[in-house]
Amino acid sequence: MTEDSRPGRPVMLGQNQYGKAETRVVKVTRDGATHHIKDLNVSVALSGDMDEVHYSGSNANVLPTDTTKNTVYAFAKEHGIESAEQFGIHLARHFVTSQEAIRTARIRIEEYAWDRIETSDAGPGSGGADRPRHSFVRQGRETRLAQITYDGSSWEVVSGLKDLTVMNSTNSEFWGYVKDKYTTLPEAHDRILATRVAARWRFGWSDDADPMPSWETSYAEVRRHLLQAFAETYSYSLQQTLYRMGARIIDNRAEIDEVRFSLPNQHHFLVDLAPFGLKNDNEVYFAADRPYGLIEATVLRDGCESRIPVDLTNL
Ligand SMILES: O=c1[nH]c(=O)c2[nH]c(=O)[nH]c2[nH]1
Repeated sequence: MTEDSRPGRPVMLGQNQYGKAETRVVKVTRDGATHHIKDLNVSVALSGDMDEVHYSGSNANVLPTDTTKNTVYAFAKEHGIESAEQFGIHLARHFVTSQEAIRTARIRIEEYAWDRIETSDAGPGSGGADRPRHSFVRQGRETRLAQITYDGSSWEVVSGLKDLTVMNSTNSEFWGYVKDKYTTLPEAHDRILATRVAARWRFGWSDDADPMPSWETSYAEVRRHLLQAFAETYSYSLQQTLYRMGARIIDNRAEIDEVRFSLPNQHHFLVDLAPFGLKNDNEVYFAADRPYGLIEATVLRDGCESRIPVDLTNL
């Protein structure tokens, strides 16, 4: 028998709080061709006069957790996200001052920081002056990988990386796809494209008699080409972007014969702010973590064999 179920013993509600945890909000601020992004994970915990909902089930004092999530999105539009602290202060003040039953609001925020990917040019005719600045790589370095196999006479070197997270806040579309009776996806003419890159690339070098590639330079250059191809591709699908990243590596790095990518499509959905009388001009997004599209392909130098395993987790 547990303590609380002993006959005659009074039962009391102790500390309690509620709210929506981990609302993933991405705010894009457009200053001409220069975009700024704020990427937050916001958790709201409210407490106050909440005895009744626990004791009797009366929801009379309960602001739904769904509403707290909507408030996060609406405030991202209305007040912007200057800093996590400022945003949290706005939210906490709002819940405590607008809801009589709520005495305390605790807002926890994780912020994911992004660096800009500087592109080499802005495309034909731009002269580089109004260079697009809408491409970002998430801070915190990726993990670099290497696999070396030697059978006594020949070498196989496969290098790679994982957890290199990148985002384009524009220059991505997805439309013209097959539609069957289960298709509900609206066509997109200006969407966020984001992925966490996992890649492996295989070197042509296999013989001690041949000069070895410079591994450090090669890694840095592959990474640079991959990021620049991501940033500079006007994309109609993640598949197309993947191919461009691979092709750019093969074209520019003679030491590499094969590249394979596994790219989760990290979907960002525009939040419908119309119910709150707000217009969402491609500014406020819900960053979904799952499910995700998973786009995988190998890009090969013409005439070379495909040897990197299909499933990169096996390498
Ligand atoms: O770039 C994309 N490729 C797809 O194959 C696909 N499918 C989907 O639903 N969204 C996307 N986006």
